[in-house]
Amino acid sequence: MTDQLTDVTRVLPSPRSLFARLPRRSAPALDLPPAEPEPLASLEARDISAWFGDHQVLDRVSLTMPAGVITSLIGPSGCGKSTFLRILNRMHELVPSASLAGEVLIDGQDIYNADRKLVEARKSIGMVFQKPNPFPAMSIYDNVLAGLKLTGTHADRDQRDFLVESCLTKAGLWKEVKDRLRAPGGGLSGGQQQRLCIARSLAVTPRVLLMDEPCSALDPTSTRVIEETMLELVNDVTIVIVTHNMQQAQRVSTQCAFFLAAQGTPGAIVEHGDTEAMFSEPIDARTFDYVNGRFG
Ligand SMILES: Nc1ncnc2c1ncn2[C@@H]1O[C@H](COP(=O)(O)OP(=O)(O)OP(=O)(O)O)[C@@H](O)[C@H]1O
Repeated sequence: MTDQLTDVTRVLPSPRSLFARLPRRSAPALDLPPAEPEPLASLEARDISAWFGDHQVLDRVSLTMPAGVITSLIGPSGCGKSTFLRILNRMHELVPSASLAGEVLIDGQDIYNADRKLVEARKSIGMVFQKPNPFPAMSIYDNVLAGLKLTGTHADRDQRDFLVESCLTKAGLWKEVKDRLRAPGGGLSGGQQQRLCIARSLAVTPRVLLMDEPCSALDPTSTRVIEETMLELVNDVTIVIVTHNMQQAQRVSTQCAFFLAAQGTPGAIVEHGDTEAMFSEPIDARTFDYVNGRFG
């Protein structure tokens, strides 16, 4: 529930930037000057350490997540991958006992800078969670627009229709639901619900999309559809995905980072780089053992 609320209460960009980045068909006429699409964003984590109370779970993690690329985060359970992901859009600070050190830069600007508002980080860095979390009783149409409604962003009927179709198309769901947009989101299959959540995230035009094991609750067919969706989306939005599925990391990501928390020590990155190289010729023996299923 916390995740759901966090996801949809982000403040939206102006209608101009909303529609400028949805090119699949002509946007309804707006009384605004034409806008250039925003360039793809790169994300950089510098020396990130994290704690829950006095339990340190990450130690000086640095990683660049290049613009327009899918970066996968892999590693055994409990090594801090989800914590790292949540730090990337300031969700870690929602846990009362949580603290952190380090910097997260989007296009060189630190999202933790005291001058920057929390809502700005949430606006530009969206999140899709492990368990699909649409509003079950709300219609498919209204689920996509949930962020607009909650933040009071005005869009007229044509603009809303356009946004719903564009985001559902980008999320690979439009053809399956276009004739039942008023049906409840909870009536969709698990895979469709996850794609609805992706559409909901896209409706607020994030520049980076974080995905925390987005397919772990899905069957292989739905998983493949989500993967295809990700490979399409990466043309518009930089993606970072946490996955336990080594085949998935290889199928979708260009770059990969291997996290590990050795016995009693906080999580750190053992190795990162080109995904293909990490799986075929890892530098570190622990990476070799992990990607070959010898532990984890
Ligand atoms: N809300 C929390 N309060 C206290 N400790 C937490 C909290 N969330 C995570 N932790 C601890 O932080 C460490 C890292 O957890 P995290 O969920 O980031 O790991 P992970 O690599 O994503 O694991 P998994 O792959 O199982 O999801 C673990 O020791 C975990 O118990």
